[in-house]
Amino acid sequence: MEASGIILAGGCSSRMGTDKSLMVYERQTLIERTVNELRKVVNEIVIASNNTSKYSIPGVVEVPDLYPGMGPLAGIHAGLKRVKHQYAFVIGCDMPLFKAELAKYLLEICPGYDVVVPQIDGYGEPLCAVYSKGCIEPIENCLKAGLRTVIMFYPQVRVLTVGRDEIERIGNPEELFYNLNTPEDYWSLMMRQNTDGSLEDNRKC
Ligand SMILES: Nc1nc2c(ncn2[C@@H]2O[C@H](COP(=O)(O)OP(=O)(O)OP(=O)(O)O)[C@@H](O)[C@H]2O)c(=O)[nH]1
Repeated sequence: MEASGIILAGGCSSRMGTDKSLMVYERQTLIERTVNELRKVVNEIVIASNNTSKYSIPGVVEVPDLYPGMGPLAGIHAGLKRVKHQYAFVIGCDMPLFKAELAKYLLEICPGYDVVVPQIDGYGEPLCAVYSKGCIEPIENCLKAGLRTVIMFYPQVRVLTVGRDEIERIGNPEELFYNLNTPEDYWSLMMRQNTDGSLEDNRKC
């Protein structure tokens, strides 16, 4: 199935104190890394940010939020309005350990649903999930009403949740959904322990 990818990159990074999308992990900025991973599974990539030419990555479209200041939900909305395919895999730009296989799997099982969202031990991952164009109107209603919690519109659409067992076939959920918010999170990423117990210093180029 042909599908699109939407990268959310319109946040303030206030807890990090520096633009998360431009932080480096394994010699790439997080935005480049996310684009390169997504390219493996989608035909089109849209970055939803507060700008239209911040990254200038070849072949990647940038769109501004149509409801500025309304958080990631506004990014999902702007992205869905812009993409050409019925389904889009949405991912935050601050999830450095996300794998294309996860997007591929969620896109494979999405027909018949409007949202396919991982739910690990009761916690949803709405910023690493598939959304259909059928979500645009319900999201717009929330944004117009000043509601910015991403999952607020879920009761109005067809939602499939994907649990830990299924996600673990792809990778460790604690890694796949690891997201950066603070300098401490970034430090943990840099000094991440390999499976053999050794420490990998990911700052080195
Ligand atoms: N397009 C868009 N993306 C957003 C917006 N707010 C957050 N995001 C993205 O959503 C993801 C999760 O963002 P958060 O960590 O919750 O917020 P943040 O603003 O980046 O960081 P803080 O200022 O520390 O809360 C990141 O990829 C952000 O870039 C927004 O208003 N518009």
